[in-house]
Amino acid sequence: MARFYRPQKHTPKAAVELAEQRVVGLDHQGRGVVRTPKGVRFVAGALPDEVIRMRLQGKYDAQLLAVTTPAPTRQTPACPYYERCGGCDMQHYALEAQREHKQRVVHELLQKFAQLAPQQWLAPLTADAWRYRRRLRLACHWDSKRQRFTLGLREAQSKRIVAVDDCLVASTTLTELLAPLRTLLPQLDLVRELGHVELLQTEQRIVVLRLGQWPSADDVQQLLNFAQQQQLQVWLHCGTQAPQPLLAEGETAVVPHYQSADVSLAFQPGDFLQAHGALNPMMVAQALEWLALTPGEQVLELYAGSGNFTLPMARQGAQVTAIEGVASMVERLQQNAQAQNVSVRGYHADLEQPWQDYAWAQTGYSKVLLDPARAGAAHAITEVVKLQPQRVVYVSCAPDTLARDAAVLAAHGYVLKQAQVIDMFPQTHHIECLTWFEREA
Ligand SMILES: C[S@@+](CC[C@H](N)C(=O)[O-])C[C@H]1O[C@@H](n2cnc3c(N)ncnc32)[C@H](O)[C@@H]1O
Repeated sequence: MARFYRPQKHTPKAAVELAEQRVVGLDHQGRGVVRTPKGVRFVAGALPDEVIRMRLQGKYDAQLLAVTTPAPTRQTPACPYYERCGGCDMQHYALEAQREHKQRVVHELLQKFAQLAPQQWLAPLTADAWRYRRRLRLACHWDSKRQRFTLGLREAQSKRIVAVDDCLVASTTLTELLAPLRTLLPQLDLVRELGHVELLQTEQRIVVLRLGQWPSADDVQQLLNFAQQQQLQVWLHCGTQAPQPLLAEGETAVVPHYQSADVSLAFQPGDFLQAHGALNPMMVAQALEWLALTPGEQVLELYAGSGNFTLPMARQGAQVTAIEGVASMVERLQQNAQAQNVSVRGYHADLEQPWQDYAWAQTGYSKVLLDPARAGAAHAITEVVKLQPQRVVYVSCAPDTLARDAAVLAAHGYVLKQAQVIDMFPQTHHIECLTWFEREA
């Protein structure tokens, strides 16, 4: 008789709940750390020195069930969507404690992975802790059966959408668009294929719609009416084409601009934009102070975007060679240089590939500024040390990759002079940090 393989029925193990546990720390993702007989567990929502009840989840995590003894630093989250929305995961932690925690995380990671401590910590650079975001990406869903439209933010670790009426970390000029958009969009044919909506508040207010194809003439007219009523620009990002502004007949496009240190720079929706509008110029000014540029000095800038640091450096008279991985942003950077009447050499290159064929990769730069994405500069940093610049200013949005890359600098004779946490993402666990390395060997 033929025998068939039948998988055994899998009965899920009962989730293990642990009796009261003390939280001994907070990790770099803002999760409480608990040492259990089964090993270390990370518990989202728990704070240091708290006593909690928790349920084990997978190999390394645990779910917070109750806080039996709260920490003095615990506070009631201000946002009504806090429990569901995946955005601001540190609202339950007092603001001062968040900032101290962020500095401690950078300090510990630098110590652990690079055996480095800064000679001096500058006090965290801070500005508004609420209503600070100038960019808000909204998820949306059209339920054709129920003819229902949902616009909001993604739930934590889920594809579900939390329909929000407000977002307390976003600029009010953006959140006041939520209700009018919720009325307008379901009236348009394009709602069926709307991917997401992005709201930007720089020197202009902009709504970007992500679509598969260009909308119908009717939809275009309604969007133009909306743009006029709300005094904003509508941009369409269709398929693989670059985003384009929607213009009425005879209307000329107003190029969007954002403020860097002492200069207003052109950009395009889709370009990288630092999240905190007020802190960005302050961060650029601090980097300039550390760089202490002299006219004619050769500076290499890596991960340059549309010129946020490049233009302020060039305006101080430095000869800046700026490298960026997105070609259209290099174009924008060069246009910004032209508009400011300064000369900048801008190149499009993938900095994580070997540099041997790049003409700009030569010695002669006295200073390097780099501002990579969260992945850090694993390869680029090994190339930077070959160029032997005297000073390296590293702007980081991920302290773990900063610490990894700092170890390479330390191994090549660089000391860490100063460091400063930039409170770019208050109420969240994300950490931005500025560091100044000097070659002493
Ligand atoms: C954190 S953003 C900083 C941009 C700019 N410095 C600013 O302040 O607006 C990082 C930039 O690195 C670029 N980038 C990411 N990976 C890259 C790579 N492998 N090679 C070159 N550029 C890269 C991104 O396109 C982005 O513009």
